[in-house]
Amino acid sequence: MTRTAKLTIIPPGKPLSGRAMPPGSKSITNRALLLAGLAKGTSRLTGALKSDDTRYMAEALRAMGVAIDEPDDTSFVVTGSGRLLPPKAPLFLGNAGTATRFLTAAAALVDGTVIVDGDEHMRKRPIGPLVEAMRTLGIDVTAKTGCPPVTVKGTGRFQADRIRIDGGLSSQYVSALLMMAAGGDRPVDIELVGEDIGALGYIDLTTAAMKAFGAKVEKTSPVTWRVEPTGYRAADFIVEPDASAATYLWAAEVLTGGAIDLGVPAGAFSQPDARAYDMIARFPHLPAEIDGSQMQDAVPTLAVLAAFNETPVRFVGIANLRVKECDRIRALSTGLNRIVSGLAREEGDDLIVQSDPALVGRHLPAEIDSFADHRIAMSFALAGLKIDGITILDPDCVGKTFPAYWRTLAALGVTYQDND
Ligand SMILES: O=C(O)C1=C[C@@H](OP(=O)(O)O)[C@@H](O)[C@H](O)C1
Ligand SMILES: C=C(OP(=O)(O)O)C(=O)O
Repeated sequence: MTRTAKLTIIPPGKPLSGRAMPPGSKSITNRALLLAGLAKGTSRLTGALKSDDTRYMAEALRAMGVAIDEPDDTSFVVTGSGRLLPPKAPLFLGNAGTATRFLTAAAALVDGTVIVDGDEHMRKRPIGPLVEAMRTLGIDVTAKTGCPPVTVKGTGRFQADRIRIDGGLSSQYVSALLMMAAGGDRPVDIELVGEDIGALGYIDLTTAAMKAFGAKVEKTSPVTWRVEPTGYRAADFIVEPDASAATYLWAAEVLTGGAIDLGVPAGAFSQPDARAYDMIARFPHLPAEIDGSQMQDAVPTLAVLAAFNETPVRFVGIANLRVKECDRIRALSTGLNRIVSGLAREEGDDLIVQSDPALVGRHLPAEIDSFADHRIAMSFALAGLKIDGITILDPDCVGKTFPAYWRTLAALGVTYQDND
């Protein structure tokens, strides 16, 4: 399929109203796929996301002997043997952070060699802390550059019972170790060290999914979890809608003064980004400072919204946005300044959005580089709802987590000029 090079958004000039469902959660789908793949028996996942990131996870599991059927657009039927087999070729996981980190750890449960690799972006995303932590259990794992590719020579056995992990760069390291630990041969204590980790809520998603697949995991201190070597049990599992995807719809609603029915109340989400709802609801009176540390994937949404706020907003606690799909702090400041020079600036790892409610209704032609990052493309599309001339480069990159994004906005009344 040829990719669309650019897409210009035509401001709808009216409130966006109607029904628009976010897809299934990427984070939960990829946890459930892995745990179902590690279990013995058949698990049915419904409400799941089908996108680049979950396709990479499913393909990798298939390559390790797991049977996965896809009876419809939102279901996976996963049959595992209780053991992953060594794949014949390196696992290619694109730029899917969850799939890459979770499978690196899970590869320790395979009897044989697994090479975990990704695209040129993933090859710049750090995985050193996870690799070091796995080594302390006696696992033979190497990542020459500190980023993928990673080679794991697993045995399914551990030589120690305690891991200390610094999750400052990515909470996914901690989630990966927790999910791995239940498949080992002894109880393991996993202790967080170092700076506060981003979005602790992702750890809660992990332990909840583990329990749904029969694992025994207990929080024994504010920074320690004990995981028993229970393995996993097949289960039927409902994936909730994606809270990060919901943030674009919540923001489109407040920006245009519309009424968008997501089919699920904000309070029903268990994912960290649902916290952004209360913040978005305060628009155009967003606070002077927003701590993005516990709702990181919502920061691009909030930053673009902040451009239309009545007063400037400083985003703090977002340092690890520099090691996401792209350097999101740089991508946001670059894109906002392309719309109007001076609209944003970086101070260390903080992002300051200058805010200008008078942007509404102006003709400000700007080509926004997505940097191959779905969230940069999706958040800058919001600017195009109020400013004439916003063009998103590489709009198909939304396929990472929300392939129907442009169609979903179109169903609410947004139109585009296809520049191809
Ligand atoms: O565990 C998860 O599902 C995720 C954790 C977060 O990443 P980090 O832990 O790398 O910050 C988040 O940005 C990512 O989209 C999904
Ligand atoms: C950071 C993200 O993804 P991942 O780390 O799973 O690639 C994201 O979806 O915003």
